[in-house]
Amino acid sequence: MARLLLEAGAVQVSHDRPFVLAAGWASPVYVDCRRLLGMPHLRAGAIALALDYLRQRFGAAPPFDAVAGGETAGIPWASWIADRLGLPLLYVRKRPLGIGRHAQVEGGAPEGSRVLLVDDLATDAASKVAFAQGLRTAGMRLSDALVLFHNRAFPGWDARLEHLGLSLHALASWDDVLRPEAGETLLSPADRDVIERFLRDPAGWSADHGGRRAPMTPPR
Ligand SMILES: O=P(O)(O)OC[C@H]1O[C@H](OP(=O)(O)OP(=O)(O)O)[C@H](O)[C@@H]1O
Ligand SMILES: O=C(O)c1cc(=O)[nH]c(=O)[nH]1
Repeated sequence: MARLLLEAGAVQVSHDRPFVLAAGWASPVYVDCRRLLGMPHLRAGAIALALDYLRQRFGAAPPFDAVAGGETAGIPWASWIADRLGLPLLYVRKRPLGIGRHAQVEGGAPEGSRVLLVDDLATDAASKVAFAQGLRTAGMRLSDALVLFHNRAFPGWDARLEHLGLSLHALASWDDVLRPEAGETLLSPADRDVIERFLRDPAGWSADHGGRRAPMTPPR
């Protein structure tokens, strides 16, 4: 998976202005999994890896009745995975729509369905809290989530997932991206150096560059 992300140019390093992430962390690197959407051969590789992972982890018939995509970037991946597994598809908004049915969850699956939540990425899992609450409020059973990439750099994600009772499965993380086999020539030495220096103290890097210093507490 790391190689696919590198080939897609999804690992984007800024040498001047930091990226600000959804939870308010500042980071010199942004993993834009959305790049894969426009590259059919790479995205097919990512879908195949997701299906292989699910089969290896859960067996030939993964124990889910439906697949739910997290708004926005999780929805295409959930769609392809649901299609390949022959399962119903749902999608879950970050918050209820506020008009019409005020729905947060859309699509079809009976109440009590065991749902696999799919998103492109996780950082500190704050979005997963919103998605999990939405799905559970809609009567779905949720214990597992799958992402293409987990940016485990910042503190707080593990406590948040434990609080939520959610197992997060990731196809890649920083160790995989930095491993030479992922594609030594696909990451310039300068970019690699920026990422390695950032990973020594991500929260400190964030605080020094105008971002959050510590995770949100209590976990939510
Ligand atoms: O909060 P976490 O669980 O750690 O995950 C990080 C979230 O950030 C991105 O979404 P973002 O809201 O930036 O954009 P999107 O609407 O394109 O999905 C990504 O798709 C994850 O949903
Ligand atoms: O946490 C985020 O907002 C985030 C981080 C990242 O590397 N990529 C992304 O799409 N979102």
